[in-house]
Amino acid sequence: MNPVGKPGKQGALMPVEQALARLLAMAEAAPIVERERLPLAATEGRVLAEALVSSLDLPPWPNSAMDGYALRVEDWKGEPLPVSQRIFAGQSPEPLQPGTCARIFTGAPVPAGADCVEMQENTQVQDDQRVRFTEPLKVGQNIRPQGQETTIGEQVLAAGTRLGPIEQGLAASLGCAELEVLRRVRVAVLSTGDELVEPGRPLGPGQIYNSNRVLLCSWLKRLGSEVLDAGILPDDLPATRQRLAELGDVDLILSTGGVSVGEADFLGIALREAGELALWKLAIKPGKPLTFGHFRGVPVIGLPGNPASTLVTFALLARPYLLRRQGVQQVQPLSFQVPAGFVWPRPGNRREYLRGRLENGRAIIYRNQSSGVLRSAAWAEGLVEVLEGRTLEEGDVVNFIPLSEVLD
Ligand SMILES: Nc1nc2c(c(=O)[nH]1)N[C@H]1C(S)=C(S)[C@@H](COP(=O)(O)OP(=O)(O)OC[C@H]3O[C@@H](n4cnc5c(N)ncnc54)[C@H](O)[C@@H]3O)O[C@H]1N2
Ligand code: MOO
Ligand SMILES: [Mg+2]
Repeated sequence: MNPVGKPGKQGALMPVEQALARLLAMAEAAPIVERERLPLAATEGRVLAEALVSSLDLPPWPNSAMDGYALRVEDWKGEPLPVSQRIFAGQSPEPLQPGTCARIFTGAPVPAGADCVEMQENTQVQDDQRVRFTEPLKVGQNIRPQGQETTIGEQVLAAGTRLGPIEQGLAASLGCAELEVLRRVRVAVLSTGDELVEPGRPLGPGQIYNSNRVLLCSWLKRLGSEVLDAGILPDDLPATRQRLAELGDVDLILSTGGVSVGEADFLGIALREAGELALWKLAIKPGKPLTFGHFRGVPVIGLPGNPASTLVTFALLARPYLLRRQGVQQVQPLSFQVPAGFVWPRPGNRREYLRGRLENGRAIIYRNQSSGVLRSAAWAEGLVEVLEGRTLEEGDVVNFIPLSEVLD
């Protein structure tokens, strides 16, 4: 190692699975435990702090799945039945009088004594309002039994479930006006690079606009994190140490850039110096120099600065880490296999995540896969995974990870 603490010649690359496993273990060792109670409507994107247990049977009583007539099957002997009551949703019916049927509408409670609902399309109503059933009847038909969805005391959502519209709807169906959720993960976002300028300002010579900052801040918000935008950090070791030290009151410092081996890459050095550098050099492309460590006890993930590297490593490594800090189990994006619509003649020593999309059921890839080209990801619908050492002919099967799986 040279005097400024650069790693020497590249050693073995760490496989993606191993890096992920280590990140997840570190996340589990520092779980977010503080909770807050929120009105149901404010829980979107949050994580359940405790299991949601049903305090009622759902449905609370047997109800009709159809507009039609409720009866006891036994009572239908071919003679038309008189209608003894009309039951709408929201009403509480009388027990069914034997030898009669009840007019009933979808969602209305089935009266005691009835064991079947027939849809009105399979009936004939006579002039005297008595009802004839034209099709065979079955006990239980068109009745949604009490507790069919859940019964009192049953767990319907586990602690660590991420709450979205569906879970919120389910909680509402159980009558929950508030939910106990974990506090948000507080993440400081730091962009490193002397060349960076915020959009809206003129570009000087050698400068580029900072795209990673807004990309990560927006993405983190979608994931339910609380974002502390720590702005741009110059490429300077003392400034890096100082800024990292200032950002103490967060759960994670998430930075971009400054993690490779260049003479202006100080993030890794600052962590190494602090003796808390945990990961270095992954078998992933783009994203090889992803760095994980701690600075004075605060976890730091240093994403490589190239925008497509930032995107891929955030999606596949930082996102799962953040979710697992809150006990979320399902942190891996769902993916599916598709035939490749392209050839990949040269095997790589890193697992590649190509920006691609589906065309006629095949994965095709953006023409320029440089890690500096973010446009590739805007064009893409997903990441096409090409394993280490693999070449591809057209039609060979590849794994496709939809971007929609990782964006929130
Ligand atoms: N000799 C070697 N050089 C490099 C290696 C290597 O193994 N040996 N790895 C390359 C790989 S792979 C990557 S990825 C990059 C990672 O570099 P850093 O994470 O240190 O990032 P920087 O050098 O600071 O920046 C890289 C690139 O990205 C641009 N950038 C940075 N931040 C932003 C931002 N917020 N918005 C837009 N663009 C940004 C920056 O200008 C650079 O062009 O290292 C390779 N080098
Ligand atoms: O691993 Mo780097 O992200 O290819 O440019
Ligand atoms: Mg660099």
